[in-house]
Amino acid sequence: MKPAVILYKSLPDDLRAKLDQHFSVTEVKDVSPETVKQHAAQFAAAQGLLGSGGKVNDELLASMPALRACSTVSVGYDNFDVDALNQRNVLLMHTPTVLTETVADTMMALVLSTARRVTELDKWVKAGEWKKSIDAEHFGIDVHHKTLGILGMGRIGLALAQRAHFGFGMNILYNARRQHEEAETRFGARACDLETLLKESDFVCISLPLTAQTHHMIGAEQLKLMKPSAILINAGRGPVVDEQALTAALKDGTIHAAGLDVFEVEPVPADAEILTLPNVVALPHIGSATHETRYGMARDAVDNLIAALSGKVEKNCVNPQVQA
Ligand SMILES: NC(=O)C1=CN([C@@H]2O[C@H](COP(=O)(O)OP(=O)(O)OC[C@H]3O[C@@H](n4cnc5c(N)ncnc54)[C@H](OP(=O)(O)O)[C@@H]3O)[C@@H](O)[C@H]2O)C=CC1
Ligand SMILES: O=CC(=O)O
Repeated sequence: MKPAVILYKSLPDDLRAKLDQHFSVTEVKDVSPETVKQHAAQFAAAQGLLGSGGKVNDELLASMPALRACSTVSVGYDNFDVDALNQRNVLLMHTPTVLTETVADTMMALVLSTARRVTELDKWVKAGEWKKSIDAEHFGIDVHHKTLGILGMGRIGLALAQRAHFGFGMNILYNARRQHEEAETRFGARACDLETLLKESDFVCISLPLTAQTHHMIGAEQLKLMKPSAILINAGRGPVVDEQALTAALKDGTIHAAGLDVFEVEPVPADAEILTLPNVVALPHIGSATHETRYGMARDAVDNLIAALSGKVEKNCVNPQVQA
């Protein structure tokens, strides 16, 4: 008999067919308590769980006693209670690498669009405001040869450093927990403490995961250390930045602008004050959202679940120790 799995994200047809070949699949819309209640027998019998979004916590795991592996269609796994998974010997698979270059492209797009006021001036032109040649009121700031500070020099941070260094001749600073020799040798990146990075960078770019240590790592105190001309880019996770403090800093000129792909609450409420600010470029968490990359992530997530449930995990596992 094929192992039972719960699918909580729709997949391209060919990948869904592959999943069906290996497993007996129940597709649900999410993993909320209401959905679990509606499909209690299927959740109870499932050995695998594949999808993204929604909390996978103790409460959900208690309703899935047969679960052996989760496969998330994302690299970030802050939605998962990893300790609870470890206690139950449940593997957690994710999709690093396949999305790295695409997310770095998105971050560079935010750097350029905030510095050169692309979205703001696009709205201005379309509103028929372009009546004579523009003056200093509409000028942006240069990106090339400036200093770009990266918080989190992991896979995405490295790909961003590559673009900024080779494409734009930028100086690279970084802050991480350990030294990243590759970044230093290839891109001349300089490791520094958070305070130095914030003080010296023209662009502060966040590609950090959300953890207890990174939650609100950037608050009012840290924003005050940044240059008034500096721009903050966040494509890590919203709660890494205290959004209320950021809103205040953008309003009172503590910093110049922000480019945000992620927010403390997602979708960001339509009436959030931060959305009213002209010096904010806001994206709906699209870091990896290209056709090619989202397909690649879904493909890897399917392959990851097949590997996990057949005892053949070689990569993309957050907690390989639970295989023992
Ligand atoms: N906006 C979007 O659509 C997307 C967002 N993301 C986000 O980007 C994150 C990073 O992805 P990826 O680059 O693949 O992950 P990696 O694990 O490769 O990199 C994470 C980096 O963060 C650093 N880090 C972690 N904790 C701390 C800390 N407390 N202080 C300083 N540095 C820290 C790590 O440091 P060290 O190297 O020293 O261990 C590492 O350099 C994801 O977890 C996710 O949240 C990812 C994809 C898409
Ligand atoms: O935010 C997206 C991810 O893959 O993590």
